Amino acid sequence: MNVIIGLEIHVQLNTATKLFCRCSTDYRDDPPNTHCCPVCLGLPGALPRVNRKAVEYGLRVAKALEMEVPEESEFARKNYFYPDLPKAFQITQYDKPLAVWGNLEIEDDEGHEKTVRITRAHLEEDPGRLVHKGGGDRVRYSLVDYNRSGIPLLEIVTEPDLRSPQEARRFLNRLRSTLEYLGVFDGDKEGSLRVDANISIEGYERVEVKNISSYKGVEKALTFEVTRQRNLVRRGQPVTVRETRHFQEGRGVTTAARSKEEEHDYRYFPEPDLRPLAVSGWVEEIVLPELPVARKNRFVEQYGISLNHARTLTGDLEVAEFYERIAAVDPVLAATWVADTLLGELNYRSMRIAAVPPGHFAELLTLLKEDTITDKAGVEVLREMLDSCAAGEACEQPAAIVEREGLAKATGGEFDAIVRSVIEAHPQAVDDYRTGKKGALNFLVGQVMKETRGRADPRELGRIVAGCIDTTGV
Ligand SMILES: Nc1ncnc2c1ncn2[C@@H]1O[C@H](COP(=O)(O)OP(=O)(O)OP(=O)(O)O)[C@@H](O)[C@H]1O
Ligand SMILES: [Mg+2]
Ligand SMILES: [Mg+2]
Repeated sequence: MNVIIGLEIHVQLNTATKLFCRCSTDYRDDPPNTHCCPVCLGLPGALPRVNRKAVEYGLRVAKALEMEVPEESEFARKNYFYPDLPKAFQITQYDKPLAVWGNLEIEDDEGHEKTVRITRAHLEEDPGRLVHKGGGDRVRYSLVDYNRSGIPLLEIVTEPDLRSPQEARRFLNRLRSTLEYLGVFDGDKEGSLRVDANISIEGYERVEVKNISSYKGVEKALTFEVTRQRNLVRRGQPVTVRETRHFQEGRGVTTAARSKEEEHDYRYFPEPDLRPLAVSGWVEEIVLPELPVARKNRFVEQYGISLNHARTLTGDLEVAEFYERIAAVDPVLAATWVADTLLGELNYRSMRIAAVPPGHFAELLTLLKEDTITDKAGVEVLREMLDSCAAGEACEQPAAIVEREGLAKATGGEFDAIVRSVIEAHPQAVDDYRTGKKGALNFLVGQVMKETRGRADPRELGRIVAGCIDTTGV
């Protein structure tokens, strides 16, 4: 039973001012309804003016996604009655969107490159935000905040080219990094990307899961739907009528939306207060930065690192730039330590890579490269360092941590005594080793590692322990 998925993605463009007025878009830390004017409140008689920057950002995305920009596009009114939009219509684009037909490359479930077709991209204003008050399921009253109303959104619609929830997640990751490389989007801001996910089992009707506001949420909602819809097919009750559902983030399930509230008649018509946009000529002037796919390929070529590492390192603009600043120490070692260790440690601490001074990290790499410390001690140094960065103090230098904690790699005779005491303390393990149980040696090495706090190289230690058992005949 093949799964078919198509996404509608609403991204907030990070312009300084709103789409049709000059209110500031920097509203997140401010009290409700403090970034509003007659235009974004939709007061009668107020006239919208198009934000040039928002159009330019839209065109940048269009160009990056290899889209066609028609000679003329047009704003339209989408009429509906709901308090998130006081003027009872949303200015959006309908049959004449800003851009059509593009592509974005991702990796499919087998790790092969695959192109996802983009249907269209259009500009529209974000509605206000409703906050429902009351206990549990009972909403007693709702508050509305118009600070968000009028923030420029770019809605990007894909063709139904995605084949699994994981592919959908990879698509969103690639889209997010592309938008961030373009400088038109800040994915760290809460609610800056919202997705409607369409999903069907081949041969049956689709379900649209509305307004999912996190990346993880999209994958979760789709995974839930795959199982639900497959079970329906098995029970002989497949989806035969198009349906809208909501994702319950907390419970990880989708629930049927009352169809009545979705049966809109939007009565679209061209927005009479705005002239059509004729901006296709502008596209040529736009100079794009290097985008994630190009950067990934360059990393493989220039630094000789694996495709997997290159993918991880270029998935986030800040990570890619960090890597390039420290790669000189040793490109492959740097790739391994950033992709396989640093990112996980940052994630665990909810830290951003921007909090790590590249010079400090380069120093750690040098200690590893010159064999001053073992990999294990390297991890310990990294953790100490990150904890000091996170505490808001000046980050501690790796060399200083090594010195303070005595983590420099031990050499030869330094732990003969430890090895001997461990052997004496575990006669059973020594016997087991003698009778050919390989695991016993690992156990003994582990004990020594513990005592030396990872300062010894495990393979070297294996030889030393084995040698010691053989010669001492304990
Ligand atoms: N058989 C299918 N299975 C899954 N997704 C599909 C299928 N056919 C189309 N889609 C996807 O559904 C989405 C259709 O979005 P579009 O905005 O064009 O229409 P809509 O959902 O009817 O309108 P609205 O904007 O009101 O949501 C696209 O992302 C498309 O890829
Ligand atoms: Mg749509
Ligand atoms: Mg839709």
